[in-house]
Amino acid sequence: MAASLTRSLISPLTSRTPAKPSRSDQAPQILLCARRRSCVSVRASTFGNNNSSDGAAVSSACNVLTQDSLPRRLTSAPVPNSGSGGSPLRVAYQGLCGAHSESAAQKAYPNCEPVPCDQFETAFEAVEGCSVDRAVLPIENSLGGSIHRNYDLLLRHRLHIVGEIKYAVRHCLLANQGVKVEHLKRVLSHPQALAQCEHTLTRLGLVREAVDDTAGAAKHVALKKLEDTGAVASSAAAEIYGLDILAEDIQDASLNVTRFLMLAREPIIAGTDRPFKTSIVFSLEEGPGILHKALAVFAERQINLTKIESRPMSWSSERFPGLDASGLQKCFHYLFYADFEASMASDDAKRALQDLEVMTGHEEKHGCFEPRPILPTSDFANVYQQFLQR
Ligand SMILES: O=C(O)C(=O)Cc1ccccc1
Repeated sequence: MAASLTRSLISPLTSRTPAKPSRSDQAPQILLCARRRSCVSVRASTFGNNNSSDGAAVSSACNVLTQDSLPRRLTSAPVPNSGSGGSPLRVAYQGLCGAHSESAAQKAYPNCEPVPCDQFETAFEAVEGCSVDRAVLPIENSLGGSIHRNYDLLLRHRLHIVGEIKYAVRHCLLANQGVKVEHLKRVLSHPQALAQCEHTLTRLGLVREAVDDTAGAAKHVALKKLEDTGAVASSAAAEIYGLDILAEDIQDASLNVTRFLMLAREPIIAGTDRPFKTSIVFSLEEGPGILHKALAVFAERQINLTKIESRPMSWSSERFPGLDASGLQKCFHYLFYADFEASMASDDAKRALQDLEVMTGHEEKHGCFEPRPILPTSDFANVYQQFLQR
């Protein structure tokens, strides 16, 4: 019990926590220079397949200029599953000890040091600020669908996808010791968890209350000694916060999988020596069938799309002049995220993206960054190509 209480006392990083370099990054950061030109920024990464080394450099973006006064070039050699100096990788996740994201982080990086963060954005900032080495954040769930917040944050932050982990989420109904399910009137949990257990919670007639994360819900129920309120959380959270498990596997479907992205400061670029995956984000000019034409560039080359997601694009009337058919200011503009099964380094993918680029919106692109150096990579790479729209 003592060990678990210690874990539960780890205070989560918040957006107000001053960023201090993680053990692997004690030096001041090099500020990456942004150049204003129309360009495509290539962000590269590798999907982890439960291997703990994602091959991304751990500390290059935060190292001091080397004596030859040039930033140290990224090495392509696989990096062991640890920060520099052999200390465990510090991996940020959203939630408290006992959150599903913590378990996903540990699955992605066995033996890592999970670092709880109060918000998704805090985790992004922790990686950028070098107080952690990686972040593991949910991007979609097989029942609840896409987690739009993280799609939007991917565009606002300059991190790279260096892996993905699919984690089977098992939800439990927890309550304080001695409390029976018939005593419960309310239940607390993360919105995704509540959505994934809709049928069970409706059948029990429980009023739902959304909180930041499942473990936080369990901790609140325990600390307040609530007798009419339960929590939907993991069995690990029950142990950490001393709650009874009233019911296990209460999710609406037995297969309830959340796909998490593994994010790093430094990219990894795919090769062509084994199956790969690529993720891109793009906007499109107006026109009938333009989305069909855009996706056809992949179909024509037998490239399989595994995901497409659209997200509203920040817009201004100057940037998007014009009226719609009813004479009103056009105000619905979208970015499209697409994952496809091919390597960015393959000829088919290169040609598909060249054809796509002709159709993409060419609004003034601000704040583009230098395309990253092309590097060899480990297997199943996911190249995150970003048509920057600022
Ligand atoms: O709140 C948690 O435990 C999380 O990690 C977020 C979450 C919630 C439900 C499914 C997957 C991730």
